[in-house]
Amino acid sequence: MAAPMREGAEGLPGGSEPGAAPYGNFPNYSRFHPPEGRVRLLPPALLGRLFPAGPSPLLGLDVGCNSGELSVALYRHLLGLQENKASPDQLVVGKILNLLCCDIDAGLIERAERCSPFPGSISFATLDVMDASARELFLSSYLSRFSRSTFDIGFCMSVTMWIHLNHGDDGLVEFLSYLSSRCNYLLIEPQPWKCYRAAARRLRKLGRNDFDHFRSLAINGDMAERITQILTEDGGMELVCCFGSTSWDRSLLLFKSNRLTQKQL
Ligand SMILES: C[S@@+](CC[C@H](N)C(=O)[O-])C[C@H]1O[C@@H](n2cnc3c(N)ncnc32)[C@H](O)[C@@H]1O
Repeated sequence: MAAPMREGAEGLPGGSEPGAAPYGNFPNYSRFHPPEGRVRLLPPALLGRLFPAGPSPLLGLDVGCNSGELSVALYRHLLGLQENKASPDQLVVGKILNLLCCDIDAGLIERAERCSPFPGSISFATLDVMDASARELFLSSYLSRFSRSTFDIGFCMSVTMWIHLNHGDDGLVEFLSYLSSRCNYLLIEPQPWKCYRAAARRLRKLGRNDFDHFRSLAINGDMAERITQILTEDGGMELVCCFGSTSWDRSLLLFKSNRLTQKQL
């Protein structure tokens, strides 16, 4: 019987060292956690259901996009643009989506831009979303091109742990508060607490210091629950639904801003 693969940070095979990727900026992330494992949990016509008479174009923000594989898969899936297959959903959805994707790692963004099949609709930019002034300047100027102040939908997929480990409880709360102020809907895939322990353990095995904040995090335990609490109690959002969990045990949660009127999914 084959030996089980040893797990590193994020449940990635041990060769993907967090020491070399302190922000979760793994160069081959999508090989270990394929986009298909996430997008298949989402209804293909979701955008049509969320925005039956919504603005055009719809504006999306993907925070921590890595090299863009998941961004492109989300774009295709939510618009019903199946690869190599004419999809009737495309007609049902009938939406235009401009997706702005950002990541702290310039090398990953360079690769994402080079490989993008939709350069006219999906833009990639290097941005540290925890740099409040850079973030505000960049995102406001993008939105103002469309005379908008918010994104219709934000994606925050497997990013919260890295923000939390590098910026602590306050950083996580501030990050979620910013996303809720800028996104009318927010799809979020939090890493469970066991991934934090794996990331810290792996770092120690490499002989490096712990993440700055790991031992002092008071927000811990059931991370999907804790993030839901922060977004609903402090962030002015409501939980619309959980689309289920990936095979690597991460739930996909959709939130809606209380700024919007009640809509039925
Ligand atoms: C584990 S990967 C997830 C990639 C992709 N969202 C997915 O789920 O396939 C986390 C990504 O978040 C990015 N990231 C971490 N901290 C960030 C920050 N402060 N600003 C922007 N991106 C950040 C990392 O560079 C990395 O590419």
